[in-house]
Amino acid sequence: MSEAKLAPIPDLGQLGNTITIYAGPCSVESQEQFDEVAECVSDLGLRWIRGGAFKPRTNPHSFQGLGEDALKIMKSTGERLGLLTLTEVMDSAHCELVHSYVDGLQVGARNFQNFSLLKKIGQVTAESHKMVLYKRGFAGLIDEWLAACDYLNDCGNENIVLCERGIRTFEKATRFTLDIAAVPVIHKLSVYPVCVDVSHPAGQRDLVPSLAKAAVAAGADSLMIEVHPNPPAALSDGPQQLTPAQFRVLVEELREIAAVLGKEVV
Ligand SMILES: O=C[C@H](O)[C@H](O)COP(=O)(O)O
Ligand SMILES: C=C(OP(=O)(O)O)C(=O)O
Repeated sequence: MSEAKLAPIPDLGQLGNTITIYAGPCSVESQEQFDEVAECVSDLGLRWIRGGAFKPRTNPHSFQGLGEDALKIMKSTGERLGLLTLTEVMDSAHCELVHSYVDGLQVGARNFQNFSLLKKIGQVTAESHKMVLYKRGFAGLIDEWLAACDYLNDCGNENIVLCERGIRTFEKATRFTLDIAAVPVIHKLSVYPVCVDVSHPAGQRDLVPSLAKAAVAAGADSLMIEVHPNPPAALSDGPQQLTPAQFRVLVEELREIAAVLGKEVV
């Protein structure tokens, strides 16, 4: 079992009585596209926006992200609307660059055990204590996940959020199998907040609301939800992204469930 250190409860909304939503497009595609989603997120009173700048694509011919241009878009929109920004760092060589633009750094499922990347992110965030949202790998065990947290927190940044995003099983009806039990298990074994990415396991937007409600009911501290102004035209993961209108309805429903639990959706 992991010897991950017990961490203080991080700031930025992870306070036990809140459910933080990290919403935004899979990929940042243009200023207009990102702004449309960001304005929806801001109107709903949420605090964070996500977006992919460097995309981990299965096929090298698929859209790879706008790179630094996307980071610039995220920073300017985040500052204009007062939103915190979250994006994935795919490569150790990009850590400083990404860190200089955003408020939260994401480790994607494909880099679950990229130990040199984890160490580098730990070093880069040692002083800033920026949030690191660390996703579970497709075939990652929970004890491997908790063990690897020590690569991230070794330099002193305990502001880590563990994100369950679905694992590979024999089932093909969904893109991945959401391991909802990971939420209470992580709560039992660690003090890090648990996020549930409900978009990637669903793979289809009509399943996203059910998974989101299940995650809230299971005690998730935060949710990741992909939102795009025009999902059929998205450059990545169109089928699983909600429209802003669908997202608004879902946030209102989640607020009703959260209220029953004495929690606030932020
Ligand atoms: O978030 C986007 C990821 O890059 C994506 O899930 C990978 O999808 P792909 O297999 O279509 O590249
Ligand atoms: C690529 C992403 O997710 P994952 O690493 O879970 O596939 C993402 O959130 O953009």
